[in-house]
Amino acid sequence: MKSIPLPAIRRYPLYLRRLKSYRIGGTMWVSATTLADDLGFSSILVRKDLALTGLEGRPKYGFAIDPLIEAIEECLGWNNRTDAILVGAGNLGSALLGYSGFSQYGLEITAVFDSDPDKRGKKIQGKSILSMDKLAGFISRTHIPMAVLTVPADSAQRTAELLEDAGIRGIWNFAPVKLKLSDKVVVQRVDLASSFAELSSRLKRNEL
Ligand SMILES: NC(=O)c1ccc[n+]([C@@H]2O[C@H](COP(=O)([O-])OP(=O)(O)OC[C@H]3O[C@@H](n4cnc5c(N)ncnc54)[C@H](O)[C@@H]3O)[C@@H](O)[C@H]2O)c1
Repeated sequence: MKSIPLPAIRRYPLYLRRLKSYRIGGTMWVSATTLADDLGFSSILVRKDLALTGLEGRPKYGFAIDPLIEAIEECLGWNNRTDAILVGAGNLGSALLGYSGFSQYGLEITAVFDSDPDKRGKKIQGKSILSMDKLAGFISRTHIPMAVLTVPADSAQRTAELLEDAGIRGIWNFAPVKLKLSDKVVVQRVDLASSFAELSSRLKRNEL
């Protein structure tokens, strides 16, 4: 499969959400133009993105929705389950654990770790909070590939190094820190502040 550019990868979840809502409404086929109009994209862009999945549309019909959903999920790796641990069972960690939608993306948080002794053994969403001294053993026993990192900024680098040493290969980093790790670990940072900054500046421009 061709490597898919990041901007297209970022649009794929939007296509998926829309395609699934068409499917719920009983629609079986969709054209790139309809999808583009509904999402406010140009139809050329959507056509190019969909072509990257390897599927071809049928003249006059467009794309059959089920195979298109499958093809996009395959490109995103969402058709396979990815197990992850969560480290940092505070406000954000608990909110993420409470979100049931991750399973749609194949993401399953199977264990939760926190350094606070008062939290040890307590449950969030049915999962017991484990102490950090159990972390390395758990990762090496389960070969779990991914960690969701929701610890405070000042512990993020140290915790990420622990995760790398234990064998974690991907970190979804919510802490506002640029982690320095070897290139064996893929890190994706999530930053609500940047997203909000973009909204504020667009709002400001709109008001001028
Ligand atoms: N990405 C975003 O847009 C975004 C949004 C909100 C918060 N955050 C960040 O997420 C992180 C968590 O925020 P919060 O409000 O949930 O904080 P919080 O204080 O409620 O929770 C942090 C948890 O991490 C635990 N912890 C601290 N040090 C640890 C360590 N070394 N190992 C394991 N566990 C440890 C604490 O015991 C606590 O339970 C912060 O870094 C915050 O800046 C990011």
